[in-house]
Amino acid sequence: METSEFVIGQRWVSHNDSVLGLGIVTDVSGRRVTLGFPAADEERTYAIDNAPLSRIIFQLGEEIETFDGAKYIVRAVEDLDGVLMYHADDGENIHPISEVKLAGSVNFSAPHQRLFAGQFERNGAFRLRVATLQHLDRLRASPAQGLIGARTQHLPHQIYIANEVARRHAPRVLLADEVGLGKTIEAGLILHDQLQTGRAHRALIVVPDSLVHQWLVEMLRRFNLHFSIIDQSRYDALKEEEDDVDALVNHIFGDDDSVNPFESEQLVLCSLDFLVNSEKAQKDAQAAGWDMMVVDEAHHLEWSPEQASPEYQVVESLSEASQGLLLLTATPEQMGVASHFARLRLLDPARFHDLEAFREEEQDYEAVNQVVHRLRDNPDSISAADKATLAEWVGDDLDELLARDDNHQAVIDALLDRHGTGRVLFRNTRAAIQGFPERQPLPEPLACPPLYDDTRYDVAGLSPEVSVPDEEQWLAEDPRVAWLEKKLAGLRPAKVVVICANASTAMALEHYLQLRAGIRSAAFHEHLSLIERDRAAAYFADTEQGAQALICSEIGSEGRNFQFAHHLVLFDLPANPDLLEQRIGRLDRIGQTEAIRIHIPYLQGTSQEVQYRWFQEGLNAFAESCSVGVSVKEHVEDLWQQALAGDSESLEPLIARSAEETDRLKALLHNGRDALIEMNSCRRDVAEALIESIEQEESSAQVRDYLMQAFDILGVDVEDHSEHADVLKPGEQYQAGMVTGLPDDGLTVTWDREQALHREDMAFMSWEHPMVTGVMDSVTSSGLGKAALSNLSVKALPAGSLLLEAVFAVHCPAPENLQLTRYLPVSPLRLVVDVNGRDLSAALPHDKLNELCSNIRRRTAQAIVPRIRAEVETMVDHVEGLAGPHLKPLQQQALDRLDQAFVPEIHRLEALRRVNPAIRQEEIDFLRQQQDAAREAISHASLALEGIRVIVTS
Ligand SMILES: Nc1ncnc2c1ncn2[C@@H]1O[C@H](COP(=O)(O)OP(=O)(O)OP(=O)(O)O)[C@@H](O)[C@H]1O
Repeated sequence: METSEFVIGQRWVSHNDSVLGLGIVTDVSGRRVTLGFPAADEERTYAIDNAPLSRIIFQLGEEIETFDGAKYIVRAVEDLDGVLMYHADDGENIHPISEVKLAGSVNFSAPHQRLFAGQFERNGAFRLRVATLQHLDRLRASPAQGLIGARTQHLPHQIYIANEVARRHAPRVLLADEVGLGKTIEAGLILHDQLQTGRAHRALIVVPDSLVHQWLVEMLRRFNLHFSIIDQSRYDALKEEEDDVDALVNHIFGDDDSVNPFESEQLVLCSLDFLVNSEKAQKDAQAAGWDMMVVDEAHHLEWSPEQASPEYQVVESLSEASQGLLLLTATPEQMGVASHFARLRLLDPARFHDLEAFREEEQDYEAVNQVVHRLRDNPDSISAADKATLAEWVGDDLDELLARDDNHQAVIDALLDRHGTGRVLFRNTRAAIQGFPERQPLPEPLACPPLYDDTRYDVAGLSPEVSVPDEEQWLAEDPRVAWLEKKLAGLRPAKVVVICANASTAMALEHYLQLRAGIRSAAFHEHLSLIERDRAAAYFADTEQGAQALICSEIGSEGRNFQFAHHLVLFDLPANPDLLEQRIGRLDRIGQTEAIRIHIPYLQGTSQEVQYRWFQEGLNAFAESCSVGVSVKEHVEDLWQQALAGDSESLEPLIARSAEETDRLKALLHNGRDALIEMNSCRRDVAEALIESIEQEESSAQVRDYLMQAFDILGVDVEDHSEHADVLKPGEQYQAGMVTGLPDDGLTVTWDREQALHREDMAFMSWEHPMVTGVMDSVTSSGLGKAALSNLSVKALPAGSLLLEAVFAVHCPAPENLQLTRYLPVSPLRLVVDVNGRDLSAALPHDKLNELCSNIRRRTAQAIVPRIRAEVETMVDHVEGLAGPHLKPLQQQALDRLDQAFVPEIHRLEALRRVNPAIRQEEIDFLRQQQDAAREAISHASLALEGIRVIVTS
């Protein structure tokens, strides 16, 4: 620009700092010019010869706005001694409007407007923008989306479930894998996926007290999900944070509940006990509303037709306030079939509405399974008999299902959905997954001391020490104590988990071992605070200075991860077989590397011996996971009670009947219910294809390449750390606002999953790491790279020719809950034209241009832009013309995807409604309305110009 160009009253913008808005020249003196920026309420002075300013001249037909908010269309422009007078029309008359009167806020959102306003960048920024759009599009369409970022091993059964569940809108399911197979990880994967894809924003996790911290840590280290714990003290503190004005208003209106601590966070973790004990907190949690709720150890939600437990009631009311619901339990029937049914009803009331009908249906499972197998093996020739059976089960839908392209799968899905626990229950077993270490029961019969003469039998005989008032006495006389001391000394330094039923036993034992026997140990039970429990677990986990033994109570240890230990001492045996499985599951979990030695000291001639033999010989529950234990116990309850009561005649029949019933039930379930559930819980081929696509995303070095490109522009320095790892640090040109989560002193990152699994000190960078998604968001939501000017030196084109490279993306404003990006992706469209409108997109690919284009010096570029304005506008018209026809097919594709998602679900509800009047017509209508709203929004989609690169040949 020339010195003489600046005149007081003219309007200019800063191309370094677009947020300042439209500046007005207030002073020109000597070699300096001063501008006021009314929108930002700032004044800036620049050296005239290198001021980063662009003159703003609105063109005929463009809209202008005055400082009082009136809008006009420019019809003529007159230069009055350097200051412009616009002759502009308000729809009725033409008004003379001096540029001095223009509003201070101006938003050059269209790429070419930014170019003309001098807000353009170098090639790299445009490349970054195009790359960002392309990656976003690829990632959103990838079957791996949502599953890429977790710091976990890719285990097929988990990936399958995560994908199956997370793809649903507001999923409601029971995750019931056997103990230790990774339900927490599955829930984390589902949450991560739903949050990542925008299907969910607010999530509440409700767990037993003892698991709060473990969940907090697992969510953070494995999924980068920062949950906030709300317990009683935090709840009270947040309630008190209400400011004075609120307090006064609430006082006047007699309302002390206006602050809802559960609304202060998006991701909340709290204990079920806290909610059960605080009605106020419960109400607030309910009022806050959630997209997803996770409840761990859901077998505690006891229910019977006569009475629901307080835990069940709390979860029931919260589940109504949450769209999605994940219930987790390894032992769903621990509290009986009725409780199991009641939990299923929380998940899918349309499907589970009648306990008796549910029980009756179980009779059909085997027959259903057989038909499913025949359909699978021989999809094209269904026998007339099978067809008749199917018609009975699936009703009028059968013909429609058989007419589909994927008919046999459609019939199987309908069967699985309507018979059995179908879509809502997922359960993987060790037997199906395989590769788990052996469990070796090591019984230790011990003589029963006279101390327990009165408490040898019944359930009390399982933990007779509880009835002895003098703790010192039982510690001295119970042979299990001396045995334990000796066993630990013999196993040293191996880590040993000791589990007993009661906290009082655990405390006494730990005290004894620590102080009398000099064995480093820690207690772990429900009377310890959360911090004390975590401290104890950490002390036990410490391989150098840590405890050798962790003495746990039943409740205290539930859900915890102790697979680094290989020895388990069952100081006593529980009455309930599912509790035994929960105990062994502390060690028998993913990550266990050795055979698990299960030491079982029991007192001979007492109910402990009965229980040992029953578990060992009747249920084989030590060596193998026994999911039918509770049902077998119900079947032999009387005999079991008698045997436990000391009736020696009952023991052998108890064992024989139990073994028989165990075999019978296992076979029945294997052929019926479990087979159906298994079919639903992991389809290997699907899981393997998913893992392959996740690994494909990872194995290409793209994420690192992309970030390097971004960091170069955003001022992040990258230092080499070691193979696969780098150290990221804010550099001199660091744009803090564009990068999230980079500490001032840097961050060590790894790009490799394997390394991430054993180097938890390094952040695992993937396409779904918050820093990467944050950079992508910053690029797309800011103007970065929207406009660039560059030089291309090629012989084929005469010097001074102009080309325009443009990128478009689909825009479809719609309420977020419609989740339109699932159907209508970003779909970046790249086009290249010359001033004559020739389509050169194929002849000049993006990568080629990146290679050949060079940057133009800023001052030269500033001088060029005003001179090429008309040609650029013509070329923008050309690309818009070329882009137009691409929209319709994208919309059609989106409509098809929409139908694929909605039609089967509407159909399913309609089918279920015929047998279950509890399904309300409104539910079906709601789905239809959602579908209509999405259709409407898709019809208004447009292709928006996202970025341009103007290329000047030389
Ligand atoms: N994919 C995985 N990659 C790495 N570690 C895993 C994976 N899945 C599970 N684990 C580890 O295995 C252990 C068991 O997992 P998790 O706690 O999720 O099991 P669970 O089924 O919830 O157990 P429980 O029935 O005891 O509640 C944990 O230590 C977990 O971190």
